[in-house]
Amino acid sequence: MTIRSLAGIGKEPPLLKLENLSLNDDNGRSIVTSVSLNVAAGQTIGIVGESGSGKSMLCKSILGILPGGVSITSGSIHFNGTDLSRLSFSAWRQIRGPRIAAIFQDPASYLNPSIPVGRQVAEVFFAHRRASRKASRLNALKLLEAVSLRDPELVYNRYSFELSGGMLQRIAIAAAVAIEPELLIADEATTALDVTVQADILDLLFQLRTTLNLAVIFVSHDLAVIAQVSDHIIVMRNGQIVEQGHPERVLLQPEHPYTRGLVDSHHRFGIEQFVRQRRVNA
Ligand SMILES: Nc1ncnc2c1ncn2[C@@H]1O[C@H](COP(=O)(O)OP(=O)(O)OP(=O)(O)O)[C@@H](O)[C@H]1O
Repeated sequence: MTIRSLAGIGKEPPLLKLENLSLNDDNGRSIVTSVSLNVAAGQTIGIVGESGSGKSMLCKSILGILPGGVSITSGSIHFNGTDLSRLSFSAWRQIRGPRIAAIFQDPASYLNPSIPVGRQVAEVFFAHRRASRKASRLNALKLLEAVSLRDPELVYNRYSFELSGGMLQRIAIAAAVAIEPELLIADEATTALDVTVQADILDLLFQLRTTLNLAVIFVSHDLAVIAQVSDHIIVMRNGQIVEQGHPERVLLQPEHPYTRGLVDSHHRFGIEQFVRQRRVNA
C-alpha cells in the first residue's frame, strides 16, 4: 500500500479536508451525516453508493451549490486551508471553476445550445485568463485536440445538439480543465455513456490527472468503474461512509455487509479483472 493511497495521509497537508460534515434538509432530515475525508493533490478518490446515498449532495457542498432547503448543519470543508463553508459569494468566483471544477452526467444540460461549443471553451480563457479573443480561440483549439477530439476546427464551430454524448463530455472536460484547476469533481460523468466511450473518457481523465497533477473526486454508483480509477474508495450508504480504503482491500476483503453485497453483485462481471488491470498499470 502506498502512502498516497491512504486518502491524503502523508507529509503534505491535504488539498481538500472534510471534517464531520453533516447536511440536513429544512425539515431536519439528515442527508449526509458526519462525513470526514481527505483528498491529496493528484489523488483520485472514488465515491460509490446506491441512489440517494448522498454522493451528489456531498459534491454539491464542496462546490458550494447545495440546492435551496439543504444546508450544512455541522462540520467543515477546507480547501487548501480555506473554509469553503464560510465563503462569500464573490470569493466563490475565485474557487469554483478556476480551482475546483466539475463535470456531470449530462454535459448537454450545462453547455449553452446557442453558442458553438469551441467558443464556450475559449470563453474560459477569455474570462479567467484575460486572454485576447484570438489567443483564447487558439488555446481552445489546442485543448480540443488534447482531449482527443478529431478535427478540432470542425468541432469548435459545432453546437451541442450536433455532437454525441462522448464528444460533449470531452468538451465539458476541456472547459473544466482549461485553466488547470487543482480539483475536479466528476459526478456520474461516465454513467450515460456506452461502455467503449466510457472507457475512453476514463482513460482521458487518467491522463489529465497525471499531466496536470489533478486531484479527482470520482462519483459513481458503479463499483467496477470506481475500482478502475481510484487510489482510495469510499463507500456511502444513507448519507454515511460505511467503508473506505485502498481499492484492492475494499474489493478483495470488503468489511461492511453493504460493500460485500456490492462486490458480490459485481463478481459475475469479474471484478478481479479490475484488480489485475490496476496491478498492470501500477
Ligand atoms: N433539492 C433537494 N432538496 C432536498 N433533498 C434533496 C434534494 N435533492 C436530493 N435530495 C435528497 O438528498 C438525498 C441524497 O441525494 P443525492 O442526490 O445526494 O444521492 P446520490 O447518492 O447522488 O444518488 P444518485 O446516484 O441517484 O444521484 C436523497 O434522499 C434525496 O432525496
